[in-house]
Amino acid sequence: MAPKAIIAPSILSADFANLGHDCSKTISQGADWLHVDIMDGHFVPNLTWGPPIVAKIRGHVEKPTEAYGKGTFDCHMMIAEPKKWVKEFKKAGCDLYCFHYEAAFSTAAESPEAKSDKKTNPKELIKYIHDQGMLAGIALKPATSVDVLWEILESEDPKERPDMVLIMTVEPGFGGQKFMASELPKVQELRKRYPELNIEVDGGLGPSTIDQAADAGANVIVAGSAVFGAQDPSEVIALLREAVEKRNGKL
Ligand SMILES: O=C(CO)[C@H](O)[C@H](O)COP(=O)(O)O
Ligand SMILES: [Fe+2]
Repeated sequence: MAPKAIIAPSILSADFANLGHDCSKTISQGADWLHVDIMDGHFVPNLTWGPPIVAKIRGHVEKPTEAYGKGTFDCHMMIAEPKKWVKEFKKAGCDLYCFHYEAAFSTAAESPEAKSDKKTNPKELIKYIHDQGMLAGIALKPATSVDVLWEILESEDPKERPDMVLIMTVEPGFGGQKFMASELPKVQELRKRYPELNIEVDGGLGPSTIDQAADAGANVIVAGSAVFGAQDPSEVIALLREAVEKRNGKL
């Protein structure tokens, strides 16, 4: 069965002075998850927020009662040392920790636990995230081939397999960029091989680009400027959901 539509507004486009309010409002307007973009100024040339702010937002949005449920904090970790921050973000209320494949081989020398474990790799990191009680996602930048994922998705140990794959449809770092349709063949290939996988797309999604992404097989839709910049955000959220459901009906 095709996985259900999940709409995850990126709070990068929310009003930062009223984050708690904007986050609870978007959930009441029909959003399923909150997409929380974490940027460290190293992996990407921009900075956002860390665990204390995520914990504050958590206070405004009820924790999901089941895995993948309403109110899931989908943390998109655009950071150079993803292993180092797993426990802190779990404590802050993150439900899904989605790291970048390109950062997963980094040496986490500053992490006390990493001293005996100088390098991490994607499969170990996924297992580590699962062991901390979170769902695990793996994200690919536009320049990274989807072929790097097959070995990870086929891991013999289910704890090493991701719960979601994120295909970036812009260069990570900033909201409001132009959608890159060139990334959709990755989504098509993933959907062909894995009919039940949660496949997320992020960057430039909105009413004019959603059909292409949904037709390619994406079911988790991130939209920042299109939702928070809309006159009627609930209408945009409903439109994004409908496009994915329509495609699911075709299967
Ligand atoms: O990860 C991101 C940028 O790196 C954001 O999630 C993304 O850009 C969403 O913003 P928009 O929908 O405005 O493109
Ligand atoms: Fe993102």
